[in-house]
Amino acid sequence: MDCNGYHQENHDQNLFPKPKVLVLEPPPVFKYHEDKLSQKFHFLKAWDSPLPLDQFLTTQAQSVQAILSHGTCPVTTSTIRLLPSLGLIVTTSSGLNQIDLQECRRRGVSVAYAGSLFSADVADIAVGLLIDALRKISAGNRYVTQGLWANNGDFSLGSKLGGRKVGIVGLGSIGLEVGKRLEPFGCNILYSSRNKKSSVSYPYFSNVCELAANCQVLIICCELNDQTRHMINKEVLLALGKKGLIINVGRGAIIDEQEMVRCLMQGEIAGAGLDVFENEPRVPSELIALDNVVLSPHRAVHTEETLMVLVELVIGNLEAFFSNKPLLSPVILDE
Ligand SMILES: O=CC(=O)O
Repeated sequence: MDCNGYHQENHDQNLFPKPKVLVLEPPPVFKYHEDKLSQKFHFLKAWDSPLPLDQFLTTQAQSVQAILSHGTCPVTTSTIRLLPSLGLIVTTSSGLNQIDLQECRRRGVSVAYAGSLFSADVADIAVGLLIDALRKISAGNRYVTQGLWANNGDFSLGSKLGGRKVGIVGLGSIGLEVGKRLEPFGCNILYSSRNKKSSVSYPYFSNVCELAANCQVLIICCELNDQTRHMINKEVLLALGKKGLIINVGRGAIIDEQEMVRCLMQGEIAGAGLDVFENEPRVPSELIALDNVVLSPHRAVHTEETLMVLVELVIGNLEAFFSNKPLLSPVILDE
């Protein structure tokens, strides 16, 4: 047994109890793979306790060395401070905005994440939302299923994907996958990013408003942080213009949602395809009522196949931590 109390050939639970891992909310990997995870770890489920979270952490979680997190419930400074033995947070997300990384750095808590595991799946959904919004697939579905076609209703024309100028906001692994998919459709790709990338020849804009003014579609692929919160504001939306579409597979709060709703309702932009929202799972009722908006319940990241890889990554990271080995997908916490 090593100093983290983990025995790798731990078949006898009485002799070698399974390491405890705190879970603040049920992660999607639980829904499909809880049995597999529970064979190796003992999960302390905060949501199962009748106690308020702080009390639960103070009374039940003092010896907890690891948290399994999943992009929604924040891992705050106060949570981290209530866990004196904490050494690792494994998140099943690629985004890290829900974890107080500064406190992790200060406390020496390691973080492991999903990295670029979901990038291809997210890019597929971004392209799907774009094609749906342009060609009105969901709107057409409603038109047929509501009997309007049979009643000789009028269904307006969609717009062509080929030749469209698409601005990718954030050319990380998701943005690059989106570009790779849209090029063969004949789209002209432009982008904005923290830095110009030498690996692509797409026109670069350091200013997102200038990018918006030069394209017909904006696809938000960047991470949420203090610099990108509400980066897509009224000025950017107006620059995108009345024929412009916005697709968001990043985080809801990168767009000023209220402003976007206003622009959509007043025809200041043409439509939207959204997988993420500012206050999930709440979606503004105005968005639900609009026919030029395609909505998806923050599922761009997960397919059956990637969840199977994800569960192995989670197990691998936890096992590495409990046996003092290097993490499989560590987050580099800058100084
Ligand atoms: O949105 C989901 C993630 O960050 O993985």
